[in-house]
Amino acid sequence: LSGCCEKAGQIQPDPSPSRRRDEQVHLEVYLEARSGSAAGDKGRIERTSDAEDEGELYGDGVLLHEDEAAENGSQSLPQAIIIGVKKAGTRALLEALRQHPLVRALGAEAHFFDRHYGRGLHWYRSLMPKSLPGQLTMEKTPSYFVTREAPGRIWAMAGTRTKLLVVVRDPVTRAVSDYAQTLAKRPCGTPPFEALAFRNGSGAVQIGWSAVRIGLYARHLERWLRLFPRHRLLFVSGERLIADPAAELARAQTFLGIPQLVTTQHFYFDSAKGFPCLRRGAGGRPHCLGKSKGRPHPRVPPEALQRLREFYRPFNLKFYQMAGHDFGWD
Ligand SMILES: Nc1ncnc2c1ncn2[C@@H]1O[C@H](COP(=O)(O)OS(=O)(=O)O)[C@@H](OP(=O)(O)O)[C@H]1O
Repeated sequence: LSGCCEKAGQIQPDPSPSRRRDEQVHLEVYLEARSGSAAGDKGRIERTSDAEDEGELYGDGVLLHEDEAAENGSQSLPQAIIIGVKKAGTRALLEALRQHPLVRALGAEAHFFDRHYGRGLHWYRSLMPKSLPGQLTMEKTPSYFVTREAPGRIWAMAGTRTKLLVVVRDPVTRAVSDYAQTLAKRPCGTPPFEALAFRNGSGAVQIGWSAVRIGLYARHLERWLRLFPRHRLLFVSGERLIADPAAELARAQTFLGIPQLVTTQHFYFDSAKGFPCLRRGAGGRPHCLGKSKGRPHPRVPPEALQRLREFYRPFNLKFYQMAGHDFGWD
């Protein structure tokens, strides 16, 4: 996994400014084409961690219901948001849901309630794809779940009316997945997982490291439950989303109040990818998520994983209570 072509200890430079500009333009063109909005005039949103997948997903044709909405629809604020968590399967859930004719979703992560709140709701709405009456508008930005201000800001948008979906995954595996992403971005100079996860000397868990902190689900959830009743949140199991995607999609469609139209027929297991992939409607081309989804994980010493597992246990138990479901990570 190292793939490190420079001297150890060096961090690889960011992509060149011109490449970054190309990527930005790519996203704006995409946004404009998808939503009929001139994102370029109204403000910019960055490419996000999984934007490379979007290019692949959207390159191969538009669903029929999207054509009609793009022509005759109008833009709405989202009525449902996938608020987290990072590396738990948020992209897989969104892509499966957008197969539904009553779902219209922004492909890119808007990051409105964390980074771009100052741009206002008008800007946020301008990012959304057009929808027809009866269709749901959705977006996913996994960092909302851990952003202090996000619950209050989403509440300020529509009170408790917004439906919130949270994909969760064993926090230990999630931390390793997060670390794998860091390594993929910076193969040179990234310290070993154990060095980031535990304090030198005392061996205490470094709660300050975001890969660890994000997995303290109970702590983050407390903030949401101060404003939203629990029935406004749906917890989707990241593990089940891989093992039995149709079952998790059934729960999500019930929660969203839309008919069960995304079913087992939409999924097949792709042995080359090692994950479920989408079969897009009758005669549609099969599609798997891109290479940043389902990355090989680096080897982490089993003792380190065990220590982390013990650290998370009380937080997990509290989370099971709060969520009303035992996810079986312990
Ligand atoms: N169908 C399918 N195909 C590929 N990957 C799948 C799928 N379903 C769930 N997953 C898991 O999704 C993990 C990435 O999660 P996110 O999409 O939330 O990542 S991100 O925060 O948006 O970057 C990703 O994590 P890693 O395996 O660690 O890469 C996958 O395990």
